[in-house]
Amino acid sequence: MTTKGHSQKEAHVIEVHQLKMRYGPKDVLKDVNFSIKRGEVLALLGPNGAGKTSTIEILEGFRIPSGGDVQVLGVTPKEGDESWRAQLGIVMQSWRDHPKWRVLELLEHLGRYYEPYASETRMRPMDAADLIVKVGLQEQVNQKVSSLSGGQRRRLDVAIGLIGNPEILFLDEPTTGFDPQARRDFHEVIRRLSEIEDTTILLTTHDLHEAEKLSDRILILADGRIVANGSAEQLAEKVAGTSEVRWVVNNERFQQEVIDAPRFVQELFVKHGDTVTDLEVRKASLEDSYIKMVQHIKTTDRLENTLANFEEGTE
Ligand SMILES: Nc1ncnc2c1ncn2[C@@H]1O[C@H](COP(=O)(O)OP(=O)(O)OP(=O)(O)O)[C@@H](O)[C@H]1O
Repeated sequence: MTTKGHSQKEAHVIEVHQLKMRYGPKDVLKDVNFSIKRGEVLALLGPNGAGKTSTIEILEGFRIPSGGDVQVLGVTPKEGDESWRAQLGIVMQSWRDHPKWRVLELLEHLGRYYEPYASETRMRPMDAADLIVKVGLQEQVNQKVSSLSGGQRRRLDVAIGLIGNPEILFLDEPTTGFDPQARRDFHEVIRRLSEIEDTTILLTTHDLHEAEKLSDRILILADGRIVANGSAEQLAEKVAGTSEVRWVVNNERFQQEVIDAPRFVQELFVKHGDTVTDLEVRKASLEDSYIKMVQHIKTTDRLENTLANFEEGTE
C-alpha cells in the first residue's frame, strides 16, 4: 500500500500523469497530465461528456483508470485507507440519500466520523451549526432532508463535503440549482477555505463566470486531453488575443476586432478627433476563448475522423 507521507507538506497535493480512461471501445481520457499545489483553487471546464466527472471520480478513488499514474496526497487513490479518505471532502454531481435525517442531526452524525482524524493544525469536524449558517441553511436546521428544495439540498451537499474540514475538496458542478444569493454565499465559503484553511479545491462547472471568479487556474478538457491550462486572463489572451472596439462617428455605428486596441483607438482619434463618441473597448473574455478553443478541437476532431474514415474507405 502506498499510504506514504500524507501528513507531510507535498508541493503538489494532486499529480496526474498520462491518465487514460476507456469505456468499452471509447477513449474518454487520452494521456491527461496536470498537477495541483496545496491551497490552489482549480476549475476543470469542458463540454458535456469531456470526462470531467470521470477525472474527479478517479482522483476520489471511486473509478479505476485504464492507465497512467495518479497521486492524491502522495497516495494512489484506489489504495487509499480510511485516514487518507478522511482528508478529502467530496460533493458529487448528484447525491440523493439520508432522506429521513434532519439537517443539523445529519451533519453532526457525519462529523463524528472525522473526530479521530483531528490534528493540531486541523480542527475536525467543523462545527455543524456554524457550517449550516455558512451555507445559508439556518432556517432549515430541523427540516427533514427529503423536504428540502433542490437548491437547499445542494447547499447541504456542500456542507456534507465540508464537515470533515478537508485538505482537498472535490466539487462536481456544486452550484447547479443555486439562486444568486446562494451562489454568492458559496463563493465566499470557497474563498475563505482557500485563504484561511489552505484547502486545495478542484471544481467542475459550466459557469465560466464562476470559474473566472473563483479559481486561481483553469484547465479545459476537450477530446480527452487538457487543451488549456492557465489563469482566466492568460487563457483569454492566449486564445483570443483580440479586443472588440465599438464607436460612433456622425451618428453611424462601427465595430471592429483588433489586436492592438490602444494603438487603434489613438489612430481613430487622430483621424476623426472629437467626432468619435460612445467609444467602447472590450477585451476578449474567457467565454470567447473557451468557445473558440472547444470549437477548434471539434473541427480538428471532425477533420481527423473524416480523414481516418476516408483512409479506411468508409467515406
Ligand atoms: N460508466 C460508464 N460507462 C460507459 N460510458 C461512460 C461511463 N461513465 C461515463 N461514460 C461516458 O464517458 C464520457 C465522459 O463522461 P463524464 O461524465 O466523465 O463527462 P463530463 O465531462 O463530466 O460531462 P458533463 O459535463 O455532461 O457532466 C461520456 O461520453 C459518458 O457517456
